[in-house]
Amino acid sequence: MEIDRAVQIAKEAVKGGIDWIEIGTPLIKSEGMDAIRTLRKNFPEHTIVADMKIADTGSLEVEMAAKAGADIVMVMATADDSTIKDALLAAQKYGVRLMADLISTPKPVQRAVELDRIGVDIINIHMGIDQQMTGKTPVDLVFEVASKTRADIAVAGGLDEQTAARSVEAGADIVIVGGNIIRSDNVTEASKKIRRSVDNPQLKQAKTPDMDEEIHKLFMETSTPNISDAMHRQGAMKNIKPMLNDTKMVGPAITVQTFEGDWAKTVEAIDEAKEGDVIVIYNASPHIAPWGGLATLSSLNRGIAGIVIDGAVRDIEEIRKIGLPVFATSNVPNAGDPKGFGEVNALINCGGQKVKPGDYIIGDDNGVVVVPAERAYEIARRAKEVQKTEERLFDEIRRGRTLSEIIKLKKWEKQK
Ligand SMILES: O=C(CO)[C@H](O)[C@H](O)COP(=O)(O)O
Repeated sequence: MEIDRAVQIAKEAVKGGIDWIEIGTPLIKSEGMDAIRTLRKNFPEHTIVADMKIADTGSLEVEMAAKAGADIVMVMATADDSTIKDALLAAQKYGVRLMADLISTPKPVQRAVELDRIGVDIINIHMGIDQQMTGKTPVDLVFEVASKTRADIAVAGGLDEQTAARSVEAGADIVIVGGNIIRSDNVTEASKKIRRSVDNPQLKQAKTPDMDEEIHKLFMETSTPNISDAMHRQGAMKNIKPMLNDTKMVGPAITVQTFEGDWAKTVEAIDEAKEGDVIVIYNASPHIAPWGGLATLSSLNRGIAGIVIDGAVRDIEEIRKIGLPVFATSNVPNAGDPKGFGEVNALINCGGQKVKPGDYIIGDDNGVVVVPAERAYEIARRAKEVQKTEERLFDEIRRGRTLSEIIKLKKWEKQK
């Protein structure tokens, strides 16, 4: 994030009713104390939080942030007590408040009680962005920490309308929201929504989502490019194309290994699949189809989410009429015969990707990606973050700037 974009986003968030502006660690690392100076200058009346993530030299770094214009300076709760105490002395000297960040603290409640005794002003119960991607949330800790400490309690880490409200209900005094405001395509509206839920927390009844439902929902909402970006460009199947337009498919894999001219195992897999599964087939022949219209209708009736074939399909008009998502390398007229070679639910290679039963398969008009089952939740969350970042970029491009200008492409090219 560049400073000019940060100022613009903060202006839009202020319009939506936010009280405090937190300057994140990446911006401080990129721009130094000038990030704090610039935000201070642009927002003289607002409380400015500098997320310095201080780990050592507490006094010096608090002084730097305070002199640049911060009202609240963040120190790591895992820093040594000597660092915390010295940071606190500097905070008192320069008239700022010290916030201790519990991110990655092994025993957060115990440490919060210690920090409270030392005298920090605010304790921040925080799950970092990478931790959030593995399903961790700060909300469950709020009540216990709030009831055992006298310091003000802040909460941060992937908060949205629901979890912000739950945090307030559990005893939080300060709610820190990053991505769900700053990466929105309408920052003012997103801020208003958070503001409303924080002011009326009883109206937002949060239910704990089921993990599989959540994964499915996130993959349905995001695109295969979002998912591929979240996986550092891994996971995309090669040469496999959608046979329908405007198609979207998400589900866990049931795999089929079969051979050229043999469609027995592919059709048997329909009966073995569970509702919502995606049948993923390795056949490899682009000339003889192990799949066609009858198998597609049979799959639709069984509630199967879609079909992926490293190989050919036939009956393309019927498949289009049936409307079930089918992805393949080619379409041809001829089928083989049911011979019975191969296996259902073996580890297969499809479109150059290893697929095991249960891996998540996502297909849309761009193609198909596979996400290993054990990383499905993390990748779904990361894909959502990629999508949010893009929503904001789309909004800025619509306002008239070029992509290269917005992301300062030249500045961030690798230096020799
Ligand atoms: O300090 C941070 C990351 O280390 C973030 O600022 C904080 O987690 C809030 O952002 P988000 O709501 O996106 O988690």
